Amino acid sequence: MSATQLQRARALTLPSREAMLYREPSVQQFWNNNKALFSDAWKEWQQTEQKNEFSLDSSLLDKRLRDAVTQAWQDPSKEVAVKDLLQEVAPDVFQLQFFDPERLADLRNYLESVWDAQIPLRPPYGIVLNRRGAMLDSRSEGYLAAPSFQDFYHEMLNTYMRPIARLLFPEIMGYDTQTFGFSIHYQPNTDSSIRPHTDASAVTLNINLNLPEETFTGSAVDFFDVATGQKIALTFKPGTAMIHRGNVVHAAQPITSGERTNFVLWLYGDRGQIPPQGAKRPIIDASERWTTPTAALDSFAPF
Ligand SMILES: O=C(O)CCC(=O)C(=O)O
Ligand SMILES: [Fe+2]
Repeated sequence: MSATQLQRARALTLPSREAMLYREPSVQQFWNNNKALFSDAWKEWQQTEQKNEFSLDSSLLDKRLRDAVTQAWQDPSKEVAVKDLLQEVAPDVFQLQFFDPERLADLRNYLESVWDAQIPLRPPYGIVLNRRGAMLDSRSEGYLAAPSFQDFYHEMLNTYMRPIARLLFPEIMGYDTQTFGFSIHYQPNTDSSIRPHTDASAVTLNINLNLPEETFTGSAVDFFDVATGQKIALTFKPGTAMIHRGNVVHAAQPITSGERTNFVLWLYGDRGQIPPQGAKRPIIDASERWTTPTAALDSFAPF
């Protein structure tokens, strides 16, 4: 009997960490040549091996957020109820309860099963090469192409992130047609920190996936106010998210014990465009905010 796509994908050897770090041409070739194979393998995995009974959908989210967002989609004039769930924790950095901490175990079990699938996944190598992270968007090579995960990923971005981002940062309107995402996992000694940087996004939603009992020390995210020289260190609680413009300088402090896992979701415009420096904040009608762009997804990927 001939091998299935899932068996073929599993039989491949991933490029070495060194080759990935040095961005050797063979690495790009590996992902490009096998793009269709991996996509088929994830489909096959989902159909044949994914026994999770739970549904990967908005029931994983905080109920208050889900209810307020559902209401706002039905009647955008009710979006204030969404705004009430956002706390400004540093200048132009907002925090919200995104996932229901009680449901995070289901999501994390799913992500464990993704690792156990043994289908090659490309780790994020933007600022650092994270060993236990994955690319989430179809524009990225070696992304997590399981169809039910992709539906959920798009729901997080289209139903939740984009209108909330527009509510806070109206100048991103039009610079929010394209999606990007990855997961990161911090642990002491290996992948412990990220130096100060800005993101190549118009807006970033950084969602913590730690279970209530998964405590950690260190690993605060610093937000820098360039104008005042102030630095504010914020610590994630299970299932909470921070949302900020991509151009805010931030860094992850070294994690000193435990582990921290998150999803990082980005929106930007076609071909990676972001709002110009000092862009005016237009006044936008609520009904414009609660819409999904019809532009086709392009293939631009910042890393
Ligand atoms: O540590 C974090 O949560 C921030 C990660 C981050 O800034 C990034 O991946 O660009
Ligand atoms: Fe970042």
